[in-house]
Amino acid sequence: MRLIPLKNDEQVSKWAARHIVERINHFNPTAERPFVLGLPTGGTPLKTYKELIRLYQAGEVSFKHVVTFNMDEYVGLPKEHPESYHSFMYNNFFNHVDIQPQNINILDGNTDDHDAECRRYEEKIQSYGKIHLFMGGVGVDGHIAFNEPGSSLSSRTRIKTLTEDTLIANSRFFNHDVNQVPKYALTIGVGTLLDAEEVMLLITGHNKALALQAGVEGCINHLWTISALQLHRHAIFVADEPAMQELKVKTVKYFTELEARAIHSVL
Ligand SMILES: N[C@@H]1[C@@H](O)[C@H](O)[C@@H](COP(=O)(O)O)O[C@@H]1O
Repeated sequence: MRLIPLKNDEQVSKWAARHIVERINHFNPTAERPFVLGLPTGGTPLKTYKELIRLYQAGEVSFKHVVTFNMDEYVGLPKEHPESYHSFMYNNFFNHVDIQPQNINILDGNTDDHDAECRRYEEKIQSYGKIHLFMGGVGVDGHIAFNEPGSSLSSRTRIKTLTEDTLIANSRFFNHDVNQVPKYALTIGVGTLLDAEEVMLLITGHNKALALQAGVEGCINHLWTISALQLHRHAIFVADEPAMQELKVKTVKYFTELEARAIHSVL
């Protein structure tokens, strides 16, 4: 695991966006051989999307041959709803870059057959071989995508019941009314995430400090699904100072020094 210790969320977004751009450009994607990118929603990646748009406008990257898979989507919320993850992705990213509509994949939370939709999604990912880089955030309780505490660490894409904590956390997007938050979501599984060639999580703010601690210093445990990343060969946690406040000084020093001297293999 790499832990990139940074000062604030501004630096985290710049680092993350630069990393994505470097990966895409190094891959040199074509129509026949696209770069496959996994993407999250949430407040955390917003600045990263802004920075990616800026880099695109500056001519430093193209998304023409990038295929995307989003992590999750609410069940029963119309696509057009301003808080659907469809709306989020188009408003905050897709509408501002040169990605081709047919290369965008987001789970359909409005189907009658959730199982079939989740199977279709897994098969579509497999049809590309693998996801090259999956960017993610983390919930306050350590969940990745919508893999709530207690999720199987080998889970695949499926429907999940959202916990009370998540409903409360996400009510900020629904007029602070917990009753308006959808109770279920379709989400990629922890296993789906672990299959990606590389996983990069953005972790910012005081309220994520316990989740980061569980992910870096804790034992692998289904109650903190972030900890499953310890099993991944190429996991990167990009964190700011407030999020690192629960880590031991020794841990932060260790990763800081390591990062200053590290040589990284090209994937
Ligand atoms: N399904 C999403 C997660 O993918 C996201 O990581 C988390 C944290 O969101 P935020 O970045 O807004 O704190 O929220 C939701 O639960």
